[in-house]
Amino acid sequence: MSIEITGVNKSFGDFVALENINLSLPTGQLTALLGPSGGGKSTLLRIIAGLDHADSGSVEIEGTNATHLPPQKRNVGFVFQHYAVFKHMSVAKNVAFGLEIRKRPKAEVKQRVAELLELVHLSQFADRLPSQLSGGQRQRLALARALAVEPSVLLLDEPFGALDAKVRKELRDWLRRLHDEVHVTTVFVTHDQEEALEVADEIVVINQGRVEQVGTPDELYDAPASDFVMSFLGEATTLGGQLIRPHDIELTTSPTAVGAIEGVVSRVLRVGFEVRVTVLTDAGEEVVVTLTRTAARHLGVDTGRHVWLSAAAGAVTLPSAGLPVGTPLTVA
Ligand SMILES: Nc1ncnc2c1ncn2[C@@H]1O[C@H](COP(=O)(O)OP(=O)(O)OP(=O)(O)O)[C@@H](O)[C@H]1O
Repeated sequence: MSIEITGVNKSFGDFVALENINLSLPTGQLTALLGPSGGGKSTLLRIIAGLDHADSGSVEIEGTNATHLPPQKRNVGFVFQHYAVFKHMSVAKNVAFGLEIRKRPKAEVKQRVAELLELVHLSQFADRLPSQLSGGQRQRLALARALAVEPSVLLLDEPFGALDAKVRKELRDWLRRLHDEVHVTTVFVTHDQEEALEVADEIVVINQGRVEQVGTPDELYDAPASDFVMSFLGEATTLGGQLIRPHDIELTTSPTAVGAIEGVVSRVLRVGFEVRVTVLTDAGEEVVVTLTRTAARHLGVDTGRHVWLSAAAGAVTLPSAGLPVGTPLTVA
């Protein structure tokens, strides 16, 4: 295991930010810490980096007990959302900096900088100043700088958070490819479920200072351990008091399935190739169903139409906490 976190607790005054965190992150893996704002993701990352200390518990990095080690002795590289690169130094100088202060031979520094700039696709910008780069290029520079000293662990806190959606998406794909090339154990914080699902080998879902679930993107999506995980990763709606994914609901215009729940279509919204249909059931539940445009057209789904809803075969359902439990759900 590259990172072993055991029994970590952290409070700020009375506020419990992390509660009994236990995690094992294997070497070479790309792990996402995912969860809503304020859940404790950054605090955990800072504790791994040594920028903050746990009240109790331990952090082991590559077999060494790092709990009381300062950041510079942990062999970790980090990149934050607003990463301060040296503004007065060229791109190449920024990447070289960490190697130069470690007094590596000149020829080695030169070669390593060239390799890293190639890796992050910034070779042609080596002599520019950071202010002459785009936001996405600056984040790639920050990553090259963090990688320069060959850290055993790379920690990224919302590294693409400040960038626009298109650049974010590009950098996300790029990070995945970079990781496939370099294989450095990487932990990144995000509150964006799509980002986590697309990029990570494994996702740690953190909410209110606790780990809700750890698993591969598929495991979390197909077998969520709680209603929180189910709602946070992908869309969820309730049908008969059960949480279910909107595309896992079968909608028919006559009562075909035994126990199907009857309702009336209250809204139809086209979003790209999908149609989102809101149905108000006789029990007073608002259920969202997603259909393809073809299916919606074929069924003739329109506001005011009487429809019947049931869970599709193989649908993932979970009891929905805090919501009135209606008619038991029947799998068609
Ligand atoms: N230095 C601090 N002093 C007091 N409270 C803090 C401190 N740092 C963090 N907190 C609190 O701890 C909780 C967890 O914060 P943290 O930054 O770890 O959350 P997060 O999951 O990373 O959220 P975000 O996505 O918004 O960054 C928050 O409620 C925050 O207000």
